[in-house]
Amino acid sequence: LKDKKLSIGGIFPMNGSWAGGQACLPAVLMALQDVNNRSDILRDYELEMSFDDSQCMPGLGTKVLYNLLYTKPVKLMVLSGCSIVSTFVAQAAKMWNLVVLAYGASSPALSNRQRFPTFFRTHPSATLHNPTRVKIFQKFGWTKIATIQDTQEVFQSTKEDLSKRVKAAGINIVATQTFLTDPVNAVRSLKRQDARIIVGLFYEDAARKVFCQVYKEKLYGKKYVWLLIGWYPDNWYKSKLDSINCTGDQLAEALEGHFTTEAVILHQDSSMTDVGMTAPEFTRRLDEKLRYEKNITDTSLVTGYPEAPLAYDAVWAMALALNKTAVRLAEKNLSLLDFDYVNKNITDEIYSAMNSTKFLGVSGNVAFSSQGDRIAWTQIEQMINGTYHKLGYYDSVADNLTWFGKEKWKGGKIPKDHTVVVNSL
Ligand SMILES: CC1(C)CO[C@@H](CC(=O)O)CN1
Repeated sequence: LKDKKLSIGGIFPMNGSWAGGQACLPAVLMALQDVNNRSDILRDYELEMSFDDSQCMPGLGTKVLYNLLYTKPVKLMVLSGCSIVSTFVAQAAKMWNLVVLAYGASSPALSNRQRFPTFFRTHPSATLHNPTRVKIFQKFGWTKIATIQDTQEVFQSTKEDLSKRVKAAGINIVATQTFLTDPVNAVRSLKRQDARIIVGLFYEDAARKVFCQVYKEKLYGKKYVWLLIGWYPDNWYKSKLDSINCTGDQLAEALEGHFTTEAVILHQDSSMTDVGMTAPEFTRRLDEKLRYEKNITDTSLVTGYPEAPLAYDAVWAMALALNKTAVRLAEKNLSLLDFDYVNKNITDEIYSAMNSTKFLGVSGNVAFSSQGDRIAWTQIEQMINGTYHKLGYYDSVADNLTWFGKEKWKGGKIPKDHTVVVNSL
């Protein structure tokens, strides 16, 4: 029976710029219950978690980490959320020889073993979209690309990664625009530079401003293809229009035909996974839990709902790694309970167990790159007549593009990536 306790720390953003703890904390608690109900995992141990709210603020998150570390019992690992909190927590954690596992951090800056030697994340990096973007450019023969982004670090480093990848593929970024808060001039410049195939890197609130200007500049239609981020909420372009002087219909007209890329973070078929339930069963259980706890009906409105599978699988990744480590330590007459933030041998065992993680979770196959990044598929969609349609999936590790051939072109043919100059004889 599970008479010994193993403790982990949890840092959840319950408010702030990404309040993903709203859905991710319930998912983590569900996973802890499920793991503790299994007799074949951590047979002698009960996994328990001490946790607190970071409000997606790095200072508060660091204080929460400090309190977790200086309150008994010793924590073996820490779960973290937002990128800005995870960059602080993961840099501090190594001083206590702690592995950090983020369920909600997308910043490319976190892919850095020098700065974050003990960091892993079940949430993919924002750069996961880039090999997919290159694949789309190659599929449609586009070699001249434009980009427009807001100046936040996550988009800046995503753009830098994209530049490297397109160059390696013989594709040129012929125009690139950045804006701080007002995209009017950036959009005007793209028009002047005759940009045709345009990658947009910004959050949804900036996206509404950009596409109001795109509508006014007529930078849309059969000559243009926009590639946007796919994880904005449904109908993002019909809500919060108060500070935008365009209607939802005008934005929809400008957005017609645009492509989106996003990571696949919920297993796409209803096959049984390695965590003992199918993805639809997970969704049903999470919906039930959220409806009951929050007294709501539409669970998709809960912040962090899309990322909940990543949080659920993060607990399983920890449990499976600790399970493996317990066996390895026993061979050295050591135990997980010997961990004291100082014993680096135990951390090294936990690290190598985490590094070799490989299981099918509710978020799909869970495995990490050498930098601790989640390896995942991406999905490509297109807005056709105002609704998103799946165009295909891309597995960048196998370089395998599954394409359904559903794309629609306003002009009936693939748009060109630049003005075709017809020499008049
Ligand atoms: C897809 C998104 C919304 C990207 O930001 C993540 C939060 C963060 O990186 O701080 C959560 N998931």
